[in-house]
Amino acid sequence: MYKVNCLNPIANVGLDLFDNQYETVKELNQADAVLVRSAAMHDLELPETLKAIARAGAGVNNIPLEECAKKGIVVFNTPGANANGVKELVIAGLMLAARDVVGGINWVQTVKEDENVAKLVEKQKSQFAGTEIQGKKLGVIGLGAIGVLVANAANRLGMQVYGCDPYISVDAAWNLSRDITHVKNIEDIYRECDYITVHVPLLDNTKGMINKDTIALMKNGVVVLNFARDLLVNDNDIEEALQSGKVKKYVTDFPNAKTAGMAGVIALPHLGASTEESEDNCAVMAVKEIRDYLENGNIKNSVNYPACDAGVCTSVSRITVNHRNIPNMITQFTGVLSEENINISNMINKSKGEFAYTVFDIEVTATKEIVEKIEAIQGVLKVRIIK
Ligand SMILES: NC(=O)C1=CN([C@@H]2O[C@H](COP(=O)(O)OP(=O)(O)OC[C@H]3O[C@@H](n4cnc5c(N)ncnc54)[C@H](O)[C@@H]3O)[C@@H](O)[C@H]2O)C=CC1
Ligand SMILES: O=C(O)C(=O)COP(=O)(O)O
Repeated sequence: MYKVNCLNPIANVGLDLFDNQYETVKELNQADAVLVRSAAMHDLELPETLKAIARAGAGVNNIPLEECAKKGIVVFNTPGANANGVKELVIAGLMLAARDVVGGINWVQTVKEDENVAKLVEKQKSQFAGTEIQGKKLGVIGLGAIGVLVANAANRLGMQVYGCDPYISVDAAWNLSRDITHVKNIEDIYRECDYITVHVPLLDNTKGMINKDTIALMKNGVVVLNFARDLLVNDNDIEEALQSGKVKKYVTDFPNAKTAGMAGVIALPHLGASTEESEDNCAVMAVKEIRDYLENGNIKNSVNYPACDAGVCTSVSRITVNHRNIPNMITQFTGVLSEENINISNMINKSKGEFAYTVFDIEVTATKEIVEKIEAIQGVLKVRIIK
């Protein structure tokens, strides 16, 4: 029986995919797998039993990826599964910044008891007026699952869209409308655009990318949208830019103690992926990833281990090894098996950075003794008998 611990509520349509080999448990202790959304995992004690963590979503900055890899814990995410939900909210964000929609809605509530409300509306509405997004320039930084959808949707709404992503994937490039201007130098986005939206992961080299130096390059009255992570934007620098009018509005899905009440900020409560559809898509993908890993040893959409598809085991046994990507590992593993005169019917070895993963299908029943011998090899992080 596999034990699964959910650190956040996960949509039932996903959880229902677990069959009777699985039970959901309240405690992390003893869990084989964890399902998580945005819960912070950096300070959690991860049990020895834990084999997999699936983030039902895209961003994995709440998970200690390196520490997990060192413990042989494979971390998955669900690429693209919530991208449409975010895209729709970014489009709403553009509209919220173009006219003072929020100010207008709040003002109507202040005069709602007045019997002349209809007349007051016509008299006062000009203070909430603004501009249209059609014809304006939108810069999209990060053309992944979300950035591509935002770029294409904004283009269809009549915006002139500029996109920048030095590491764009082939799939994303195929999906991007040919009307999007491909920008190689990110500074051109800062210089040219009326609206700038950021869709990159939070990494050491993206942290604080919107700061006083990059803001200085921007047009006066630019609108900055951040539906990715709060730390991508330097809060003090954006505050100064809002005060001076350099930045007209800062639309963020990640308010924090500094920005939540800041003048000029339109703050949403991290709603990008909070749609039924996105929650369902993420949950289904996450549960399938966990099942394929626990039951077959296959890895799809991991952020800290290589992809590996060995299919369903048709041999007598399958052993999987999570290990360091260092010389001489395969020789030592096969040495253990050849000592026992065991034939390997299939073998896959894959690596990603410092970590690697090897699958052996063998023609006899795998034993605890074989596992212990492989575990004793320096650089081995986890060994499992899948079948
Ligand atoms: N508001 C919300 O609820 C949600 C927020 N997010 C955030 O949005 C981020 C992006 O999500 P997806 O598009 O699904 O991820 P993705 O992985 O499909 O796309 C990220 C893209 O950023 C690019 N990139 C990385 N560094 C870059 C740089 N320095 N300059 C330009 N491009 C760079 C990558 O090449 C990749 O194409 C996530 O990492 C997460 O932080 C994701 C989903 C929901
Ligand atoms: O997928 C992401 O990166 C998100 O930010 C969505 O977070 P959530 O699942 O809504 O807590």
